[in-house]
This record gives sequence, structure tokens and C-alpha cells, in this order.
Amino acid sequence: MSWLHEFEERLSALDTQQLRRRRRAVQPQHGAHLLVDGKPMLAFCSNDYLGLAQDAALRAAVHAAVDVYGVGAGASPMVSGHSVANAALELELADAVQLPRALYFYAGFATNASIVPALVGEGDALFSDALNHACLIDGARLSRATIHRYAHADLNDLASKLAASTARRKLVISDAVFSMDGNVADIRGLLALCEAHDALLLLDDAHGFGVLGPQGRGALAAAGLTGPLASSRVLYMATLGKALGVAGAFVAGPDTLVEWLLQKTRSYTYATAAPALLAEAVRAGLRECLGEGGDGRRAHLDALITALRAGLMPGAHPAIDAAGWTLMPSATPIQPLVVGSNADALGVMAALQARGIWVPAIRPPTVPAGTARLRIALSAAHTLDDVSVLLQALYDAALAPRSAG
Ligand SMILES: Cc1ncc(COP(=O)(O)O)c(C=O)c1O
Repeated sequence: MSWLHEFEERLSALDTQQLRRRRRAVQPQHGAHLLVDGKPMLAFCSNDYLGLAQDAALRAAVHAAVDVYGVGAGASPMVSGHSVANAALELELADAVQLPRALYFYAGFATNASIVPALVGEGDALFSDALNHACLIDGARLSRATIHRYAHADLNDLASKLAASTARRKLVISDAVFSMDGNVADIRGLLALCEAHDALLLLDDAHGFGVLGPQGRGALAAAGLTGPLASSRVLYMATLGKALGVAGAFVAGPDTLVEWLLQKTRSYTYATAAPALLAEAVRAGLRECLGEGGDGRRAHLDALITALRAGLMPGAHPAIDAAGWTLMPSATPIQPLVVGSNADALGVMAALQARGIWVPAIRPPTVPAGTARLRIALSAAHTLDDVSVLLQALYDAALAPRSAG
């Protein structure tokens, strides 16, 4: 069989299972409105939770940075890529999450995929929540440590797996906010187990930083575990392409661990540094996030979450109940509406798209089989009217005849 023929067949199999993903070319308009393949759409699919991606202050910071630094970083941070802007950002990020030191990376996926192998290796034990993000899973596999997958958010399961392990080094890895469910991990519970079993905790707060806790300082701050209360056994990771509106990621924690990661993380050493223009944009985003403007954005976001949930809760509308759709229990901007089959999820997505509304259908293997869902992502860029428009479209789609799939 030829290579091309084999992959054509594999692509057709994706079509048959309705699992082929398609990209759209988008251009922002105003608020959460986009031009998608040239067609206007109201979008509920961006992780730009604070609505900073189009913000004037961030744009101005980029223009000013380009005048000073030009466009590209030119080299790894270990050579000449570590700009003055990147260095300043690291100090500000550490201060924001109230942890001793931070290290700034060019992308979140690469960060997790490579810090895990820098922390543990063959003979060590890794404990991973069943719903962790793909980059933590890839990092775990690359590390060659023994992987113990514990049931999602099940601290009893984690406790028994930790107790049964005789490995000298144990690392627990967990999303802080689960990206497809929107629920928040029990961080105090995780940390208590790590203390009891001498394990290190790596938390990925990609979806919590900027949104959760006082001034959006993130999930650790929301759990009251920063500053003097921060444990020497927590490494905190967050991304900068979601609520902060730009791109990149950082890891923060005790100086010794961060220094070790600086020395041993392959995607840090062997990759071009994030350009200073991005660092300056993140710095501007961080100022807004921590300031009064950020509080206003989060308050608005909370109002949007409340309005959406009020319209989709059981009993809120007969069409949603009759369709058997379930809104997952989430207090974050990630509001998943489980519709069940892949065909139904795609059908609802198409019905919304026909009305100029874009909500992505998330299907296996990204989520467990039978739980295909619409992942509604809210942003401070939305208005309450946008939420009403979405609710009405969902009610109408729920009343439409279901597909056989
Ligand atoms: C939980 C989680 N961690 C990490 C990442 C990767 O971050 P980035 O988009 O910066 O590569 C994502 C991205 O979507 C995510 O949802």
C-alpha cells in the first residue's frame, strides 16, 4: 500500500466517524464578532476571557516594543534572546502570582511537554488526572516515568495510588481548570496529598490565570495558597494566550525548582525566545488584569456566566430539557453543554452557524465518548445581548428534529 493511499484511507475514516477537524480563516471585527471565511459570526469559542486580545493598550505596547526591539528575538533565551522586556515580565509574573520566581516560555504546550521530563524520569512515578490537557500527557509520556492515571478529580483514587507507589520521586500533575469541563481542581486537597506522600505538585492554570482569585491572580491565589502560604512543593504553570490575550506561558515556584527548569527544559534551551513585542504586550495585559479595569472585566464576565447558566439550567427552558442536553457544573467562563453524540453536536453547531453564531462542537478523543458537547466560552468582550442571542438560538436548535446519529 502506498503512503499516500494509506493516509487517504485514514482521512476518509475520520470523515466516516465525523472526526475530521476543519479550520476557518478568521478576522476580528468588534467585541466578540468575527469575519469567519468572510462571513460575520458572533463567536463563543475564544479563550480571550478578559477581552484583551484586541485591547488598545496592548496594541500600543506592541508598537512601542517594535520600535525598540524590532520583531524577532533571534536566538534562544540562553544565548541572546532573553530581552530586557522578557526579564521584566518574569519579575512581574512572579509578583502577580506571589511566588518567588517565574520563567517565561514562548508557548504553553511546549512548556508542559518539556518541564515534566525535566522534573522526573525513568524510575520515578507520575500521577496524572484522567482529564489533563494533552500537553501534560505528552510531557508525562516523554519523561519515561511510570504513569499512574487517577480518575478525574478523585482524591481517594490519587491517595491510594500515591500510597501504593514505592518510587523515590513522585510528581502529581493536574489542570487547575479543566479545559473541556470548566471545573476547578481541589488544589488544597491535591497539595495535602502531596505533603502526605512527599510528592511535588505541578498545576496547569492555563484557564484560571487572569480569571480566578483576587485581581485574577489565578487558581492558587483563589485557593489562598500564594505568598507565605505557598508550599515549596508547588510548581505553578499558566499560559498567556488566554485571559492575558497574547501568547506564551510561564512557570513559577521556588527559586531552586525554577532554576533547575531553566537549566534542563529542552524547549526553553533549544528554541527561539518569545519576541520582546509579545512580552511587552503581556506586560500591558497584566497591568490591566491586576488593575481596576481587570476587576471590571471579571465582574462583567461573572454577569455573563450567571445569565447563560440561568438560561440553560434544568427547568430553565423546556426545549433544553426535552432534548436531554446537560449544562456541566462550571463557575468559569468555560460552559460546556453536553448533547451526547458526535452527530448531534455537529448538527447543533451547524444550526447555530447558519444563524451567524459560532460555538465549537468538541468530540472524542478530546472528550470521552458519548459526551460530545458545545464548548461555550464566554469573554468580557461579549455583551448580555450576545448571551440572549445565543440562548434563543440554542432553544430553537433544541426544538429542531434530532439527527439519527
Ligand atoms: C490546560 C491547557 N494547558 C496548556 C495549553 C497550551 O497552551 P498554549 O496554547 O499556550 O500552547 C492549553 C491550550 O490550549 C490548555 O488548555
